Amino acid sequence: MIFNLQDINRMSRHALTAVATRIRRLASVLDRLADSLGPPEAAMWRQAEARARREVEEALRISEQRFRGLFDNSLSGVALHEIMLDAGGQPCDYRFLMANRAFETHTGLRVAEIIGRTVTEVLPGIEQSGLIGIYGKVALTGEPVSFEMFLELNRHHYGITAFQVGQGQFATVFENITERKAAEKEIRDLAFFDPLTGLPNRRLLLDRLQRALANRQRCAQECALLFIDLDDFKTLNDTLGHEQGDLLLRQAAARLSACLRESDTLSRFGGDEFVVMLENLSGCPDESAMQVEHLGRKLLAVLDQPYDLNGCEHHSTASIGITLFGHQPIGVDDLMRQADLAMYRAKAMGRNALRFFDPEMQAEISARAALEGHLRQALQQDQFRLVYQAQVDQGGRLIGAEALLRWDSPQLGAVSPATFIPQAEKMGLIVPLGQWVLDTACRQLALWGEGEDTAHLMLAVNISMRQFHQPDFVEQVLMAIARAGANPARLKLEITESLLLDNTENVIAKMTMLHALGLGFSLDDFGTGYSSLSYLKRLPLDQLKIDRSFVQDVLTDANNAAIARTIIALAHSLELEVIAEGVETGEQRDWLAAHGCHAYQGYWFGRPVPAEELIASF
Ligand SMILES: Nc1nc2c(ncn2[C@@H]2O[C@@H]3COP(=O)(O)O[C@H]4[C@@H](O)[C@H](n5cnc6c(=O)[nH]c(N)nc65)O[C@@H]4COP(=O)(O)O[C@H]3[C@H]2O)c(=O)[nH]1
Repeated sequence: MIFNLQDINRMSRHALTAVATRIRRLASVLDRLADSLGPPEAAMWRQAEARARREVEEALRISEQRFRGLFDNSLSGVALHEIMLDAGGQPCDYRFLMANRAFETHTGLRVAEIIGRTVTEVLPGIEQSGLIGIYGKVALTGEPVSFEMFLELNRHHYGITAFQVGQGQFATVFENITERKAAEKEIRDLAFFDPLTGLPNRRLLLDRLQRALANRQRCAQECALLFIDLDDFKTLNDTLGHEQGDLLLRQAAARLSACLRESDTLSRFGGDEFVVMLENLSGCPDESAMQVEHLGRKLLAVLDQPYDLNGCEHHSTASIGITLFGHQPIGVDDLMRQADLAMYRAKAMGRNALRFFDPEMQAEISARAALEGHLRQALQQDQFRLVYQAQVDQGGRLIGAEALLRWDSPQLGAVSPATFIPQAEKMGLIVPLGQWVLDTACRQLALWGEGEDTAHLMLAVNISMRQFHQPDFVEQVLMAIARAGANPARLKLEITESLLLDNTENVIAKMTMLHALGLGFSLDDFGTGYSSLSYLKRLPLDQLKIDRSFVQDVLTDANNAAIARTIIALAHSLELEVIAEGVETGEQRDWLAAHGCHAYQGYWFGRPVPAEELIASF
């Protein structure tokens, strides 16, 4: 039996050992056979036998070296075990025969100290982990297994593969995956938990709600959803700053958690909104309602306690909307709408209140859902148009216009932008809709640019927060201008103060970029929010717009008159233009003019009308 080295290389170490034994046995037979042969044949036999033996031994040495190298240098921890049997012949423990260096690194067990000892001796208490049971299955079936296990002993996670290597032996490959597990947990936490409060986020809540709804049929108990909104949180954030706002949110979250059971889900739904999902209430709806009301009042009471914000005492209250759900089929979105609407009703009741959803509110929800449905089709079906409201100077001359969106819905009739814009914003539809507005306004501007009498007109376009925060907002504006061939210096973007609350640096960067290209910015509804004056100075603004609410009773309300005067003075000192909106009477205009405001917009000068009508009327 002669093997060449290639054949031998292909053989497994195990097979080679078997071959070597057979060759040794064959050699002794040949020895005896050779004695019976003539001397030349005997010499030939012996030479061939010696050559075969050398080749096999060499191959064995190479193989041994190769496997040793693999074993010693493997980055995975490898251990070889002898399977120990109990009195009944069942595998019960595993004696360490060999272990490599990496095994020591991964497990922290010193190889020199474990060889000859069994797994249960080396790791006392390991039985509880289930590891011995899994090894037992491999020992009995010979089927390899891979699994992950957290060992309480050293609080590490391991990836383990166990497989049989021969009669009565098996090997395990260990990998310490603690870091990978920690990274996975971090990713999961980021996806499902709110980093500020550590509470489940909107996504996790909706997921749990979905599951709770799916299990409804099997469960006799009622469930409830509580929508909690902190009253006047925006004011705190704007006046005391985000840091204090964050502190309040964390304290509010801790107070809410302390009132709930582990089986309840408390989530931070967004900004200052928390949602609680209660499962397993009573089986009787009335009793459930009482239970939830009791809890809701407790939540209101704990949130009403003073907050310590870095040494400053602060008072805050909340409004809670509650909806119960039992066995009637209902979707996640509808439930959320019910709780949300009930919360708004609680706010309308004067805050620090709770309100249950009742079927009468359903009509409003249905109307909102219908609005959403129609709104989705409106853009494709070309149901929007722009109207233009005149902006005039002190002499009543037309200096520009504000583009205002109109929706003529075939089903709902004319819908006010004050109704559909917030809805479009919620649905994300504001992004394509805002783009349509920009494109249409830029085309109008390009047309005006061609006329001698209209080339000087500025066009103001409202930009919603969500639209502005699109990563490619600057490109979208520039594309709209380029597509239409409009003059960027005649386009003014109207933004509101709320835009400045989030991601301020990014907002300033975008504004600066557009401003450098010639576009103007007007701060709309000025005075209704809480703009920080330090931000105002940093923004590349051109104009402040005095909100209609101040202009309306500037002649009758001393406070509003004082605010209007202050805004005008502020604009002058910041060297900004100032325009008053909502001017409805000549007296209002005269008062504003007397106090230094020289640009106006309002029904007194003209209602929003189609572009041709606007130009014709001036
Ligand atoms: N009572 C009274 N009202 C006057 C007078 N003069 C003008 N108005 C109304 O005041 C609103 C001024 O627009 P806004 O403050 O930007 O407030 C706008 C703006 O925030 C939003 N909006 C309108 N068009 C767009 C748009 O294209 N994009 C975005 N993002 N928002 C828009 O909807 C809001 C409401 O728009 P409209 O209903 O068109 O209401 C307009 C206008 O018709 C007046 O003398 N008296």
